[in-house]
Amino acid sequence: MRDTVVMDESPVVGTGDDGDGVNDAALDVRRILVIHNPTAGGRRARRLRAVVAALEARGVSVAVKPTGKRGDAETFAREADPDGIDAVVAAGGDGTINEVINGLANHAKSGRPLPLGIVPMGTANVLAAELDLTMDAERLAAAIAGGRRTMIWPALANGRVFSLMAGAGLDARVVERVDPRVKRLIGKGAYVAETLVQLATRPDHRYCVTLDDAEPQEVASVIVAKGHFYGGRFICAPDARLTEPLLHVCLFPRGGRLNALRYVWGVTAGRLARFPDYRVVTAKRVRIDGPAGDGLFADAVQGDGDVLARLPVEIALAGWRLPVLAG
Ligand SMILES: Nc1ncnc2c1ncn2[C@@H]1O[C@H](COP(=O)(O)OP(=O)(O)OP(=O)(O)O)[C@@H](O)[C@H]1O
Repeated sequence: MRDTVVMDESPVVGTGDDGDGVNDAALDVRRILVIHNPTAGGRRARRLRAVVAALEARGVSVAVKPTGKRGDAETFAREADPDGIDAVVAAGGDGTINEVINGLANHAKSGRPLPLGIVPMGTANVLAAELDLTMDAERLAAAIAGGRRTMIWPALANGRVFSLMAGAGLDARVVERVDPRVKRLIGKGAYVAETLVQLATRPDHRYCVTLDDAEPQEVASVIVAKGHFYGGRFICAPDARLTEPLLHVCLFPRGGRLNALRYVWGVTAGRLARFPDYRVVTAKRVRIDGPAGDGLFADAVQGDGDVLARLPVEIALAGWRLPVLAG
């Protein structure tokens, strides 16, 4: 049974300046910094070139800064000067976008938020799906140059920002173990292959989840969702929205290989909501404890599709909103 979600705060999408430096007027976007991960998603450089050309045709001045290694995207975004540019565009997959969002956190907290634009170039592009962005270069450029902001509520896992989801258990282990070279070769198929490997080989771990001030409960896997899509366009938390300040906690209680296989099938076949043991509950704070340092990577916490933290993890809303240029 899935718990009903009752929202006490309606989505905040440009509803006037309420103290975080954002009002509902469209932004004048004239100068942008594009942070590009050249290794993302099988090197879709053509899409980026087309978006840059479309932006320049609209009179936008574009500087492209390629990353050279993991971590660069966050540094470039953190160092971006709000006096010199109007927005930072992440050109890459969800991992690169996550880094850019982490880099933009200080700007958002300081009351001078730099808006995020997105050129989806990854394997799954979950954030783009949440925001209903297309892969069409003209429309992506129009969304960025148009200056209309959608305000999203990121969350924190042990202090690291995520915007889509964070999880411990099977999915975190798959994220940790998936081979980037295989991902480059076969895209999403790499996750399927790694899931099968993990199902066949991983020991049955248990995780202890504490929601707000409730009693701790044991589960086999847990996903804390900010958005409703998962791993592409699968759905785990149907009512979760980036624009709402609430965590939707997906609980997979039963252990054992057969149950893990059943949950994987439930997610991919869209049947999860019918499982009597599967639950989604809302919370403001989540703590996950579990097997630590067992040498089997069971303590990984994935956030936005990359390993973001280690157990134990404290997850909560970040407390600030990020403007996203999503058209
Ligand atoms: N130049 C780089 N070289 C190596 N790794 C990088 C570089 N730039 C960024 N990264 C890291 O690569 C990881 C994966 O990148 P990204 O998410 O952009 O693409 P992807 O893996 O193809 O897409 P998806 O996240 O949708 O699966 C990110 O965690 C990011 O930190």
